[in-house]
Amino acid sequence: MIGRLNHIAIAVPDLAAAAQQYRTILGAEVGAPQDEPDHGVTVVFIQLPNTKIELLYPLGDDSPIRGFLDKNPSGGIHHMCFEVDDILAARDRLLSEGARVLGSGDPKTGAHGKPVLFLHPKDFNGCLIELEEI
Ligand SMILES: CC[C@H](C(=O)O)C(=O)SCCNC(=O)CCNC(=O)[C@H](O)C(C)(C)COP(=O)(O)OP(=O)(O)OC[C@H]1O[C@@H](n2cnc3c(N)ncnc32)[C@H](O)[C@@H]1OP(=O)(O)O
Ligand SMILES: [Co+2]
Repeated sequence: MIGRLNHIAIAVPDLAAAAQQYRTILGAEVGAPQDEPDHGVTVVFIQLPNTKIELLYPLGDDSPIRGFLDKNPSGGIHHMCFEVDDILAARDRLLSEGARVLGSGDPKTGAHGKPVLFLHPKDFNGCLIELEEI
C-alpha cells in the first residue's frame, strides 16, 4: 500500500534561518515559503535527489504543530509522508485495521495540491505519518 517516501518534515523555530542553513551550509535546492492556512503552517520544500524535506513553521493561533514546538523548542523531525495510489482505499484499510486517521477522516488538499491524510503517531511507533495520493 505505501509507496515512495514523498517527504520528511522538520518543524523549525526559525523558518528563514533553517532555509538559509540548508541553502548555504548544506548546499541544497531550497524553495520559497508557502503559507498553508488550511493546515496552520508555512512550509518550505527542499528538493533532494531521492525525496524532499519539508520545513514547517506554525501559521495562525491554532497551528497543529505549536504543541510540538513547545515541547521541542529547537525543532525536530515532525512527520514522514508516504505516497499512496488511492488515499480513500488506504484510509478504509487503515480504519479497518484499527488505526486512527486524524481530523475529520476525509482527505485535505496538501502542499502539492494532492489529497493528504494523517495517522496518529501513537499508532505507528511514535511517528506521525502523512499519506499523499499521487
Ligand atoms: C500543507 C500540508 C503539509 C503537506 O505536507 O502537505 C503538511 O504536512 S501539514 C503538517 C501539519 N499538520 C499536521 O501535523 C496535522 C496532523 N497533526 C495533528 O493533528 C497533531 O499534530 C497531533 C494530533 C498529531 C498532535 O497534536 P498535539 O501535539 O497538539 O497533541 P498532543 O499534545 O495531545 O499529542 C498527542 C501525543 O502525540 C505526540 N506527538 C505530537 N506530535 C507528534 C509528532 N509530530 N510526532 C510524534 N509524536 C507526536 C505528543 O507528544 C503526545 O504524546 P504524549 O506521549 O501523550 O505526550
Ligand atoms: Co507534510
